[in-house]
Amino acid sequence: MELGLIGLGKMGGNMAERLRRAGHKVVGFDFSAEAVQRLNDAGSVGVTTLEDLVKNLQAPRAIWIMVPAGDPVDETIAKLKPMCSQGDIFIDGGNSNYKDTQRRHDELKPQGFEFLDCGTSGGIWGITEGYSMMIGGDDDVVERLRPIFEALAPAPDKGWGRVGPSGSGHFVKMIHNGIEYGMMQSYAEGFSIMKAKKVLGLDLTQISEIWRYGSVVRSWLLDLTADALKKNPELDGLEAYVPDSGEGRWTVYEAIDLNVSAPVITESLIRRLRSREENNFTDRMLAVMRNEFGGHAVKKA
Ligand SMILES: O=C(O)[C@H](O)[C@@H](O)[C@H](O)[C@H](O)COP(=O)(O)O
Repeated sequence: MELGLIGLGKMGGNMAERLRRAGHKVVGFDFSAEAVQRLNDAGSVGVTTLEDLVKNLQAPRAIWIMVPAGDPVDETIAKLKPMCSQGDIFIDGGNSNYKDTQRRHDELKPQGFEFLDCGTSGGIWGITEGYSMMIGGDDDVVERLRPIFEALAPAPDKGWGRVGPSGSGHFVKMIHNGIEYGMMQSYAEGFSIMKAKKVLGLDLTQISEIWRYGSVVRSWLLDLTADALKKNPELDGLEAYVPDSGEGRWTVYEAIDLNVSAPVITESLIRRLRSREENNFTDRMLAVMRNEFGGHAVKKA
C-alpha cells in the first residue's frame, strides 16, 4: 500500500522504516531536511513540502499525521485539506486529546474526508518490536488500512484493533499512559525503598534482573528498568526531574469527571509535578506555620 507520513521524528521515522521493510511505499514529510534525507537514504520517498507529499500519493490517499498534539495537528489538517480529495483518509497517530479528535472527525466527515485516531505505543523500540495500536473511527475505514496496521503491529493479528468510534483510540491510549504513570511510580518507589535499606546492601541491578523472569511484577517496563540500572546503577548525572506530556493529567481529569477514584494514577502525576519544584513554597509554608503555632525550629536556607 501507499502511505503518506507527516512527522519523521523518533516515532514517525521508525514507523516509515518498518512499513518500508514490509513492502509498503512511504512518502514522508518533515520540516527537518536531515530527517527527509534519512528517509530517502533508507529507500523511501522523503519530500520537503506537503504539496509534494500529496502529489506523490494516488487518491484515495491515506496520510498518517505524527506531529505533537494540539495546534500542530489542526494546522497540518488545515494545510492538507485544499490539496487532498474527497475520500482521502487522515490518521492521527499522535497523543492527541480525544475531545480534539472527536471535534476534528465531526468537522472532516461532512467535508468528505475520513479521520481515524490511532493511539500508538511502543516508543523507539517499535521499529523492531512493532507498535501497539488502539484505533478509533469508522470500521470500513479501518479495514481499508488493514495492511498498514498489520505491518506496524508486533504481528499481523496481534497488538492492534479498532476499539470504538472516533476518539476512542485516543481515549484508550490516554488511559494506557495513565497506567504507565502508575506502574513507573510503583517500580521507582519500590527500588527507592530497597536502596534506602543500606544495612542489607541490596544490589538493585541484580534484583531487577531476577524479577524479570518468572516474577509476578515482570514486565517490559521492568526489562527497560533493568537495562537502565545495568548501564548506570546509581543513576549518576541525572536530575530528579520528571516531565509529562499531557496524557496522565487528562486521565485524572477524566476520572474526576466520571466520579471514578483513581488515587494511584493521580498521585503519580502529582509526584511528577513535585519533582520539578525545588525548595517549594508549599513546604516553606508548612515549616513557617509549624514555627508560628509551636515555635518549632525551621531550617534556614
Ligand atoms: O506508549 C508509549 O509509547 C508512551 O506512552 C508514549 O506515548 C508517551 O507519550 C511518552 O513515553 C511520554 O509520555 P509522558 O511525557 O506523558 O511521560
